[in-house]
Amino acid sequence: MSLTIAMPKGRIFEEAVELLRRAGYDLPPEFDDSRKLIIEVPAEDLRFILAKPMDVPTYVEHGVADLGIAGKDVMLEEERDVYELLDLRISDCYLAVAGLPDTKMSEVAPKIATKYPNVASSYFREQGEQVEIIKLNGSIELAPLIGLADRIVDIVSTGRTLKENGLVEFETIVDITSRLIVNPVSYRMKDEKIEDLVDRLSKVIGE
Ligand SMILES: Nc1ncnc2c1ncn2[C@@H]1O[C@H](COP(=O)(O)OP(=O)(O)OP(=O)(O)O)[C@@H](O)[C@H]1O
Ligand SMILES: O=P(O)(O)OC[C@H]1O[C@H](OP(=O)(O)OP(=O)(O)O)[C@H](O)[C@@H]1O
Repeated sequence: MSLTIAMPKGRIFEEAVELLRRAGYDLPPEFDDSRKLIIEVPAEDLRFILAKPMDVPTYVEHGVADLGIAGKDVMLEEERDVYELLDLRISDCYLAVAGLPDTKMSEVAPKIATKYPNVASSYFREQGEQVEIIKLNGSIELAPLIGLADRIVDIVSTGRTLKENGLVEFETIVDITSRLIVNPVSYRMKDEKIEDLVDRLSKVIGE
């Protein structure tokens, strides 16, 4: 019974592949330069599927992947029925509230632009603020510049995008790293194989 792992395409991918290699998995050159969406590694009894980062927990929840690698941001936004097994301590960044400097939010239903509508709604609900969420799919920093929103909730890593667009951070919401997640049924049925992978990864995390 091989393991299927859902990998996030994009910025997490390279770091995740490096981590797996350091854990001793012999991943072929296809991982470095290929457009394939399914990569079989029979020698390791592993199969990888390459998904959009936000979709990784969906594949794992439905059990078509046993395991997956997903940012904590994605986990908080998607709230899928999966377990988090390990903090891989890669691709770290944080979610923050930002906007134009020296601006107050409108008194009535301030507008918040974000790629993370669920995280943003819960955050402002906890703050006791009633807001209108505007879902965008990228270039979030544009929203306050063009008058679409009072604030944004977005990922900050180096802070360069905020700075170059004249925006400032008001509050940090949560620190983010990538996590190893598992389908609950797979975790029961394939426990030995999964434990072995977790042990091997644990040894190299944060090295
Ligand atoms: N500077 C950053 N911006 C966005 N995500 C980051 C950053 N640094 C680390 N991450 C992590 O990477 C993940 C997003 O990866 P990536 O940007 O490749 O995917 P994406 O958001 O689906 O991008 P796109 O929609 O542009 O394809 C996030 O879930 C987060 O955990
Ligand atoms: O603090 P920084 O290092 O500048 O990183 C943060 C930026 O990176 C991400 O955008 P991305 O590059 O994924 O583009 P997008 O606007 O299409 O989401 C994120 O949404 C911020 O805009």
